[in-house]
Amino acid sequence: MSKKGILLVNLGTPDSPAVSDVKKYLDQFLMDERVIDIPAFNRTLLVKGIIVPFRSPKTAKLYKEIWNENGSPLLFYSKLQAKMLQERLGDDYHVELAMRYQSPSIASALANLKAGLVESIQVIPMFPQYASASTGSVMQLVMELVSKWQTVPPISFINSFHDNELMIKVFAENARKHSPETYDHILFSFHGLPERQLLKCDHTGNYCLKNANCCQTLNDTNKFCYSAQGHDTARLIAQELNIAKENYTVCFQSRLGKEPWVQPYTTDILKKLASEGKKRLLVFSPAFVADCLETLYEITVEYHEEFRALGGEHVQLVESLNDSPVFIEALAGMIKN
Ligand SMILES: C=CC1=C(C)c2cc3[nH]c(cc4nc(cc5[nH]c(cc1n2)c(C)c5CCC(=O)O)C(CCC(=O)O)=C4C)c(C)c3C=C
Ligand SMILES: [Fe+2]
Ligand SMILES: [Fe+2]
Repeated sequence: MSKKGILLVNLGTPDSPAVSDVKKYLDQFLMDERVIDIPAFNRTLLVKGIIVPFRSPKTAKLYKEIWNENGSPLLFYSKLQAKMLQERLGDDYHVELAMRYQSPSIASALANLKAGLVESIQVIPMFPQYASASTGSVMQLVMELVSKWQTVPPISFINSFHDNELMIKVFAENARKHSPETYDHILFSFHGLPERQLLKCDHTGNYCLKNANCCQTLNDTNKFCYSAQGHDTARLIAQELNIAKENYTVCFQSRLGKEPWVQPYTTDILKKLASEGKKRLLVFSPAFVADCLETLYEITVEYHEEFRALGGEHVQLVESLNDSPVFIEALAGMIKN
């Protein structure tokens, strides 16, 4: 009997923390027209001429800090999630894992599904909130590759799962291990995005960033807005944990370049909270389904040190979804639906 194909795709990571591999990774990642969304000539000059040569040695050092006996945490947990999902779904399904950048590639995972004679393919970009730079990029590449096949199978995509009930429960459960009530403030720190990309997602052209609170609540106009979906994820986790609105802040980290990115920036919020005398912060990172450089280094090390230098005491990361069986159940639910 033919199987249903499932393709999980996460962002990707270098093959090793060596500068040469980090260069290859950053080059492929940042040359993506949906990531650095400027004219091709300018992108090539910026990425190949400036970012890759100057950033790679620094980024390689950071990757060395989080690399362990299992390699890159992002790849390790992604492989585990695919394996757990295969076991959960059983023999009627063929689950493949791919990374948008580097390995395993989307092309090789699709080739495996094709060789497995699957009757259909369902793609799950492993990003809870939709962004053109993440989900959109995965969708585009999968469509490009499959469109060249002689027989194009039935194919479907999960666009986002920012409000998935089980996912919200796992984040909340992971936070409970740290007794959230013992912290002075809670942060929901999402990976950042250039404001320009939010504006491009607003098809009406007159809603997003045209008023101060455009992303605070989700509605028909902004339902695909990364920021609005992020605020919704944060609201749902806070609701699950009974955290009052005044006790948490949604913010955005990892800005790259000089253009404005979605605000407020996490670093500005750290300054504000420190100046208010807050000492202990609990930080969620719900743009990711697995711990990665951004959570294990930027939040756990960089923000912790930055906050302490400002007079704070501790920044505690809430563990990501990683190997949670409940998250695997959430994925299974998306597939069955
Ligand atoms: C939520 C998913 C992600 C979006 C959206 C996203 C957008 C985005 N990222 C950059 C630049 C960098 N991101 C880097 C690391 C990184 N980014 C994501 C996810 C999203 N990025 C993840 C999971 C990771 C970590 C991967 C890992 O191996 O652990 C990096 C590399 C690190 C560094 O040099 O700082 C860069 C660069 C841009 C420009 C962008 C949107 C336009
Ligand atoms: Fe990123
Ligand atoms: Fe918005």
